[in-house]
Order: sequence, then C-alpha cells, then structure tokens
Amino acid sequence: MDYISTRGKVGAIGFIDAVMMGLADDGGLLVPKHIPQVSADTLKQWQQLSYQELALEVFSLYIDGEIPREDLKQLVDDSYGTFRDAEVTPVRSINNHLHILELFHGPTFAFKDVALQFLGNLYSYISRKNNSIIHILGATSGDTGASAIEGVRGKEGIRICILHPHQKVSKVQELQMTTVDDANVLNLSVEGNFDDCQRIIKELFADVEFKHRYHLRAINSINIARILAQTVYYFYAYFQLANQGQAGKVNFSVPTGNFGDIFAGYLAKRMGLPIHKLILATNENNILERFVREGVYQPGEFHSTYSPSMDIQVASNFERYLYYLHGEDAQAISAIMDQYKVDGNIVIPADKLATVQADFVAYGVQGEECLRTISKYYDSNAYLLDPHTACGVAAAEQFTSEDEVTVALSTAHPAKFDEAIRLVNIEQTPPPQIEALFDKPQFQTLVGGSNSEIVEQLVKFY
Ligand SMILES: Cc1ncc(COP(=O)(O)O)c(C=O)c1O
Ligand SMILES: N[C@@H](CCOP(=O)(O)O)C(=O)O
Repeated sequence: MDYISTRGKVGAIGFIDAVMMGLADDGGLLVPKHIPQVSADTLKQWQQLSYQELALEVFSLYIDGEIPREDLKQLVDDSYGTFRDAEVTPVRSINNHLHILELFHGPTFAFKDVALQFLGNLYSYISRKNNSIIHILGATSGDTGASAIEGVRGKEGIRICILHPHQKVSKVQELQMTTVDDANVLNLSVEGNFDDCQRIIKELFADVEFKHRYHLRAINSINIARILAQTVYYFYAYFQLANQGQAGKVNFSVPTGNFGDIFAGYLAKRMGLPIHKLILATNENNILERFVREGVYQPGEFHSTYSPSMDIQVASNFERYLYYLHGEDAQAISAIMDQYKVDGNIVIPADKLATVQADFVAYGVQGEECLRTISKYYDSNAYLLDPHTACGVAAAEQFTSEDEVTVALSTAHPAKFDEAIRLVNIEQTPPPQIEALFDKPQFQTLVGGSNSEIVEQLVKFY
C-alpha cells in the first residue's frame, strides 16, 4: 500500500515511512493512494471476528505485508490486551434507537487508547527492527497526551514530549500526564490554548531540517496510523448490532474536535461499511458544524467549554476530507491551503456543499444542553455520559429518524471530567486508577507560547 500527500509533493511511500513521517514533508497530510474496498462477502466473514481479529484484518489491508502477519498479530494482541473489557469497545443499548459505543476501556479511559496503544507498540517495534530513533512530539487538549505517554512510557529508544494548554485540561487529564515520572517523558504546560500547541508542533514538523535532525515523530491524528486504527471500531460496532439482529439504517454520531475520529468513520464508509448518516457533533467551538451547514471553514472565537478536549478551532484532519471532496486533486488542495493562509478561511461552492451535506449532518451543542443531556440519561437510564459523549448523544437525538438507529461514540469515561459532572449534582466514584493519581507528585514545565521557548526545551530533552 502506498501513501501520498494531500498536497502532492510527497511521492508514494510505504506504511512504515508514512508512520515515521507523520505530517507529510510538504506540509500536507498522508493518505492511502487507494482506499481498500471491502466487499459484502468480506463484511459477512468479518462479522463474527473478535476485536483483535478484526483489527488484524483491517490493518493488513493498509500495511500490505510490510510487517509480517505474525508480528502484526503480536502487536495487535499486545495493544488490546491492556483493555479492561474483553470486547475492547463494547456497545451498550440505551433504547431502540440509541446505542453507546464505549471507547474508554483502555489504560487512560479515553478513545485515544485504541489507536495509541497500537501506535506506541508500533514505534517500539520499528525502533527495534530498524534501529530508528523515535522522538515523539505531540500536542494535546488532554486525552491524546495522557494516552500517548501511557503508550510509550519507559520504552527503550523512545522519548516523548507533550504540549498541553496550561490550566485548560481537566484535573484528571493533567494528573494522568504529569504524574508520570519516567525519564523518557517531558510535559510542557504552555500558556495558550490547544490550537496554539497544535500550531507550534505543526510548525516544527514543517521545518523538515529540524524535524530530521531531531528525529521528530507524531502521535496526533496527523499520523495516518491513528486514523486507520480508529476505523476498526466502526466496523466492530456495526457487526455487534448486526449480531443482535439489528438490520436497517445505522448512523454514527461522533463528538468532534480535530476531525480525526469522524474522518475514520468516513474512511470506513468509503471502504464499504454501509453507514447511513455520519453525525458530526461539536460544542461551542463549532467551526465544523458551520462548515457543514454553510460551506465556510473559518476559525471563530475560542470558547472554554464543559467538553475541553473538543475546544479546538483548527481541525487537523479537515484537509484529508477536503482532499476527497476535491476528487483527490492534490494540486487543488495545495492551492486551497496556500490561499487559506492568506484569507484565513475556505469557502466551497454550492455543488461541493451538497456533497458535504450528503456526507455529514452536523449539530453544535451549547453548554446547557450538554449538561441537560448528562442529567437526562442519568435519570432515565442510570447511564452516566461524559460531556463529550453527551454532545454526540444530543446530536444523535436531532438526526435519528424512526427507521434508524444511531451509535453514539463514547469517547471518554465520565470520571475524567468530574468538573462538569458535579455541575449536575451527580457524585461519581472514580475508578481506583484515577483516584490514585491525586496522591502522586507532578512533573511538568510551564512555558510561554513562543516556538523558541519550546525549541529550547526540546533540544535539551532530545
Ligand atoms: C474525549 C474526546 N472526545 C472527542 C474528541 C474529538 O475527537 P477528534 O479530535 O478526533 O475529532 C476528543 C479529542 O479531540 C476527545 O478527547
Ligand atoms: N482531543 C485531542 C486533541 C488532539 O487530537 P488528535 O486526535 O489529533 O491527537 C486530545 O485530547 O488531545
């Protein structure tokens, strides 16, 4: 399988090179040259597979023999052996129309573990096999950082530096990252918001000489491996419903920030999974909702919300979608992204907007509605939603017709966001792993938001 850049200036490279490159060297994002197609017969065969078996099949399509199957199987088994639920990503039925896909049974209680347990092990594998130096640089609004650190802490040959926005992540998220005392981990708490952190790391990755000199590798969803791993649970959830006799139209509702998780759903659909609607849910940071409704992509004012991990204006994976929206025309994307730097917005014509609106429906959830949704499902079903999941569930309510069911992706455990849960007067007992964090010392360095300050820290660390 070959990978190419959305901007057309990185030629066909293999899977491992794509993982190691992270952000494409021309500033674009890597995508598979051809999206593998899964036939109806294959879907039928896959329906009975365990999560691990299914992941092995999906990864094999994209890795295409570059990693021997036995090794890949071991990577998959190691990655999902750390999950607390035997099904890895189980589906819970709430009512006849709503099912919750629980993606938070990994070590850090967020959906990021599904991809980052795998990517951590993959980096370790590549480092051992190819003697490669792995210096991970990532930005987080709270969950990716904790999960990536957990995936590689203490691993030989790997160092990881994570930038998080100072005091803009939940207490549990902060503790999960900063109580790790392994010498290969550096946490930088940056004055600014997540978009600032993400902009800094992208600028450093775009400086190809710097990136190569310091062997910088990505763990954010700019890395194509993240997206591929996240497609697996769309298939798995669909099969779980099919196995329960659920025929008919199946939607997925996805709380969205960086457009990574919902892009994985889009990819699964393009591979042949018969997803009906892809419902895009945002919080007040609703750039993507506005794009789907109006065809204008324009960062707006930053809001701190009850769902802080989705407090994102500049959505990394949007460029991957634009690439498919423009018929895989890398020249067009290169021109659009150059013009975006000048204009600060992207406006698509009416025919393309019609395609967008066929691909997605979107709903922006305000804070009060998010909290109301948490209370509602707690009272009616004794089910506690985290605030990100609540956005997805509120959006599912808007778009699920009588003849449809919606799978709402539950992207985090509510114990990670107790600040919001307390506002609706719900007392939760945190899992012991989370409770234990409060007794541990923290390790982090507070830095200003300038690139030079970050570079100074990185050069010392790597
Ligand atoms: C808990 C949670 N939900 C939803 C999202 C949104 O996912 P994505 O950025 O892939 O759109 C994130 C992170 O971005 C998250 O941490
Ligand atoms: N919500 C994310 C933001 C980074 O997104 P990613 O999917 O590109 O890693 C987080 O929790 O850090």
